[in-house]
Amino acid sequence: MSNRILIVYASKYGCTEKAALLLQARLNAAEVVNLRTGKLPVLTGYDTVILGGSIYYGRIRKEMTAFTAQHKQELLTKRLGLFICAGMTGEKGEEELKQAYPEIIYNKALAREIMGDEIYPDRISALDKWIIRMVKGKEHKTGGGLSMDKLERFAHTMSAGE
Ligand SMILES: Cc1cc2nc3c(=O)[nH]c(=O)nc-3n(C[C@H](O)[C@H](O)[C@H](O)COP(=O)(O)O)c2cc1C
Repeated sequence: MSNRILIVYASKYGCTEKAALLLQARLNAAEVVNLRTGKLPVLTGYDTVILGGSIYYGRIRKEMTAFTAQHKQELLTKRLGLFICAGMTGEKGEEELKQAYPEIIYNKALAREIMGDEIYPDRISALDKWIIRMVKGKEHKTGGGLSMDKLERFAHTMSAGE
């Protein structure tokens, strides 16, 4: 059975991009598109679409919000996988994941995951550094790293049927 896979992501500093590329390496022939810089291919050619974005101030990056709003109907015809990169864990993280995508898309997804987060001190703006210090807490760990276990599990679910 063919399972052509497209990974679409929105990243500010590169953590989501890294997760998208790690998934690509685990999924046969997956193509990857950065919503900020890449050209979106026609979705018709794909059986599976994986969406990933990072969370800032509780919300997924706006490029992903615009993408899911624009392509909602077509996305509903695909095998869907959703992930976020976020500092928040536990129930608050789950809530962020749920809010990140339209409800109908969230409900249809075969896999949904909070992949963890990475902070790159050399790339991050001074303002963002300051904000991170302010929000850091028990549930918002920031910079804990991507979870390879979660990434592997997610890739396994999405590759079924290849
Ligand atoms: C200014 C700022 C605000 C953030 N706000 C949140 C937040 O509200 N919730 C959360 O879970 N993570 C938050 N984070 C953590 C990011 O989601 C995390 O660092 C992520 O890995 C960034 O991915 P990216 O490099 O792909 O953009 C914030 C990070 C920064 C720098």
